[in-house]
Amino acid sequence: MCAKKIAVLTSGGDAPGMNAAVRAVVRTAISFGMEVYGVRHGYNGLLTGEVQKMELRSVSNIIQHGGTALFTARSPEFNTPEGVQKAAAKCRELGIDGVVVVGGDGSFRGARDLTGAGVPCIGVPGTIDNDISSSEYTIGYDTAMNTAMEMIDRIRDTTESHDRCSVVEVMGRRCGDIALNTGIAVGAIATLVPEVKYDFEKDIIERIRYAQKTGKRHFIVVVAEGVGHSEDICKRIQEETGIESRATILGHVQRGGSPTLRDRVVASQMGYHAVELLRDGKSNRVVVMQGERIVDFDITEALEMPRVFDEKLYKISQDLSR
Ligand SMILES: Nc1ncnc2c1ncn2[C@@H]1O[C@H](COP(=O)(O)OP(=O)(O)OP(=O)(O)O)[C@@H](O)[C@H]1O
Ligand SMILES: O=P(O)(O)OC[C@H]1O[C@](O)(CO)[C@@H](O)[C@@H]1O
Ligand SMILES: [Mg+2]
Repeated sequence: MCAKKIAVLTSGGDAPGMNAAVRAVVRTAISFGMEVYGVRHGYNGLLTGEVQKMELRSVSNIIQHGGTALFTARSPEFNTPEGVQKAAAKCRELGIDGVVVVGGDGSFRGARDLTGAGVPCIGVPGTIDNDISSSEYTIGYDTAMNTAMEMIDRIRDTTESHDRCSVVEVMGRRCGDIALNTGIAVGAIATLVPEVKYDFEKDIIERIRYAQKTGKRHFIVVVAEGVGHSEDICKRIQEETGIESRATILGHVQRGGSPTLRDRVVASQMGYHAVELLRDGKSNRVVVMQGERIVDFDITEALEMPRVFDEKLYKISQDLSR
């Protein structure tokens, strides 16, 4: 059945570009003659009925803003069979026959369960981590990496002035993509990612010592959140090399800020595609990027796809940071 009255929500950690996705969903739905509703606070809003009708002007002036105008949440209540049934009942009560969920892998599991409870859902990947295995790109990733790069460039100014070593932790719980790319972009001497086991002596100390011999006097080590222990790594570097060292955890600064052009455009394409799917009577699909094209997969199959770590890019980062 083709959806006539749809809803859109953002869920999980916010990501720059989510607003562009919401705007695209709202305006595409209106141009297809559908009614469209905005759900606040992620799945929580479906449980409580925090839902409002969206018009063309409801999404004016948001495309350039970070965060999500619909607010977001992690909802423990929805993450239960009873919660999913309650949300499905609320959708039926409101006459909502399709939901676009902008979020990460957890949010897609929720979308799969809600589809199973009778409400057709489409997932759109919105997370800075780029940890959705079925998609080469997730909304917010480009902005987050650029923010991390700019912050580390600043850290480098002071690191260089003092001939120090800076250990910088960037976000990414199970995925080292932000670390790997920013590590290359800032010329880190070492980059630690959760996908590759590291040896402290070989992968950090020996690299620093070799570079010291060739005249390098300041060092940046990038550590992914999923590897952690940045304070300990920093202390050990100082103890073993005698180089004064400082640790910085960039944290949530990486989740904020105005989205880059790439995030705004990809979010607009993905939001548009999601509504096309609902218009065509499709459900339980996730919108993804493959080879720079926007396509879609079955959510259940997409969630089972293995993540592919870019070994070649990792090798490049190793060979260039000397
Ligand atoms: N297995 C599941 N079944 C039903 N709902 C789920 C499931 N996993 C997660 N959810 C719902 O999705 C919400 C968001 O999930 P989660 O906190 O994992 O974030 P995410 O969407 O993966 O985003 P990110 O990791 O980028 O912050 C959860 O709070 C929960 O309500
Ligand atoms: O907002 P919270 O709950 O602190 O979550 C932080 C996590 O969310 C992410 O930013 C992904 O959205 C991860 O990189 C990070 O580990
Ligand atoms: Mg997640």
